[in-house]
Amino acid sequence: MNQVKLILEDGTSISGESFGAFTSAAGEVVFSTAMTGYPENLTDPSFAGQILVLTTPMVGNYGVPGEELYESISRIFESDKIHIAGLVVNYYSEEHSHWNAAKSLGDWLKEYNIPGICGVDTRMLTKKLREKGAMLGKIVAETDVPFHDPNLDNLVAQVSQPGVEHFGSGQHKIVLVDCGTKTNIIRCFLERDVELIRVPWDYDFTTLDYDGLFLSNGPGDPKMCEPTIRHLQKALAQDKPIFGICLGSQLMGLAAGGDTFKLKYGHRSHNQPVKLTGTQRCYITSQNHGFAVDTETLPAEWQMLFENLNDGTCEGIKHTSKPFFSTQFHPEAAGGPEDTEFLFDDFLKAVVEYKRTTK
Ligand SMILES: NC(=O)CC[C@H](N)C(=O)O
Repeated sequence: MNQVKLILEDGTSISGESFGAFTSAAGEVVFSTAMTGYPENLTDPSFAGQILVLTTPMVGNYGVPGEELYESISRIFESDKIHIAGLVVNYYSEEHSHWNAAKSLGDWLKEYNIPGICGVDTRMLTKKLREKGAMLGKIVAETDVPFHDPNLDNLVAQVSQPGVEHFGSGQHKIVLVDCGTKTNIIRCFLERDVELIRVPWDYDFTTLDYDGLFLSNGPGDPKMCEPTIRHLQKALAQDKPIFGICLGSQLMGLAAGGDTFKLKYGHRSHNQPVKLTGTQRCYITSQNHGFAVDTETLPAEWQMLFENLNDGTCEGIKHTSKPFFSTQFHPEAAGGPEDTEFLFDDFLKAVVEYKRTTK
């Protein structure tokens, strides 16, 4: 195996072995403590621009599944390509065994020219990232590359699908504003009597005829999505149900007049505990975010819907009288626990109620 280095902006330099593409790449170094789910995580557009460190000690041993289509989207992956900038693991297993494995993780990374580095003490590295916060970094093969902060780019514009696309033929017309949507969100809607109209991130959806509005997850700083926030403000002046996930939740917070901030190192795992406001009920959730809504800045008619039990940060918001709500975590899971998938049903109940009272 070829030698490569992981270099952080604080001067840390860690040597390891190359797997995947033997090339250099820069990005924001973030860590995930999820123990499985690399096919889902690597194809989640929310990870665009990020070098992902996995703390689970062995990665690659169940390989990568082959592609299958469901409607016109992937049945297995969260988008049609790998979005991470690079991958950092401890032990990489080229050898793999799983009933639906079609290739090794290394071969899959090579297809998309994404570098991996293994032989890294990813738990030591994670402790460093937790102390100092997420840092810029680079995987360096033969040629050096400059550090690059992906949060200064409009990543949403890069990953949002162009054009309007319709999925399904159910009774309820839902507009999905695609800021880099995970395909499992589309799958979750299609299981629920929905006709989904996917529009690009900057599309003026307020001109469309729909029953409910959905705002997707997506990469980078939510403040980059100025046109989406502007269109959303028009939708907030109406009464049609609105549901947002992750970046979508942050956009709702901003459109409502609140603020967002960057967390020190973010939440990326499959076991984040959140408490539903007004109850003692805790849900274990799948998360992948670096920013959060600052609850203190929300106007009076908005409140925190879920609270992260690890650090008390906002995990979703809701309007006190209109059917608008959001989650900072991922009820669609993929990977991770499916315990909060019922929130799609709650949203559709609000859509049915809206239609009953207005049509
Ligand atoms: N998964 C997401 O939608 C992430 C949202 C945003 N890019 C963040 O890091 O906070």
